[in-house]
Amino acid sequence: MSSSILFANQFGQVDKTTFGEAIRGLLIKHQYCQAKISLYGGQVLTWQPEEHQAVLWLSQDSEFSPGKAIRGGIPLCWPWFGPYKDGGNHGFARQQVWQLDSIDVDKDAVTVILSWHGEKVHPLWPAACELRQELVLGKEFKQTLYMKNAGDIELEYSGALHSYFCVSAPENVDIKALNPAKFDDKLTGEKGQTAILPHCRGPLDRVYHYDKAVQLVDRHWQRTIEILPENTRQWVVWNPGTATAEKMSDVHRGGEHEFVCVEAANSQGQKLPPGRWVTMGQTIRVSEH
Ligand SMILES: O=P(O)(O)OC[C@H]1O[C@@H](O)[C@H](O)[C@@H](O)[C@@H]1O
Repeated sequence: MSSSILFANQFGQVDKTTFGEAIRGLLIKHQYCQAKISLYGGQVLTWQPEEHQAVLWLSQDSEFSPGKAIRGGIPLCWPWFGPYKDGGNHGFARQQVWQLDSIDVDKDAVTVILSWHGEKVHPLWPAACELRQELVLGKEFKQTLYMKNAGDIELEYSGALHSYFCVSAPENVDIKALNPAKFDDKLTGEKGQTAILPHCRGPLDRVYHYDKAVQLVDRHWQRTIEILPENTRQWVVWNPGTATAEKMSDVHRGGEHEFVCVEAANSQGQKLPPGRWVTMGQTIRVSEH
């Protein structure tokens, strides 16, 4: 992995680099954090605030190759979440090459703006659309996805910020805020249930209908990851469990014991009026106790 400086000042530095054979990306070093971003997928791969261990999990067996989604970090599921007709899982945004629009480094954070636009990208979603992402990486991390319908008829999208969080083990983690919320269980097909989630060991695949902040409490690492959503209506909590993970070529052996996905999502169709920008986002904070 060779790299060269794109931007540097007294607060931090951003290098351009290559992941795998040919995936272009950014290495970020700031007084408050380190991070990696792939332009393929417009995907934040890692973010590690100073004096904390890594927050985002990235598989050691991720395939950094065009046509494949990168396993880990925060893949963007868009313009659909989950399977859609015969279009495959999670839409196409995570397999597009995004453009780097700007970098700004100040004492608090590194701000990176990425963008992508396309038309007739997929037969199931031939519309003209533009995406923009604002990534503010410092002591906390704020991600905003802007979406614009660049055509002249109303569209619907669904999507998720599919964050893979590093944990000591999923069985050591709870997300108490979700306990009273109704959820749809994607494994059993049952909808609208409530039940205590005692831990996050997989197989687990639930769509919670809850639009407020959640906290992942890792009892072993004594760490809390708080996620504050913006304009999302659901949380998806996913861990494949061992039997499924062993069939996934891009999850390294035992990797399923290292992460829990907690995804700020709009899992059901949301209006995308012509010519207007809409957003979804999240802010991630870490604390140790
Ligand atoms: O393997 P993919 O396409 O990245 O999807 C991973 C998982 O993503 C989650 O969001 C879904 O709820 C799961 O059903 C899915 O298995």
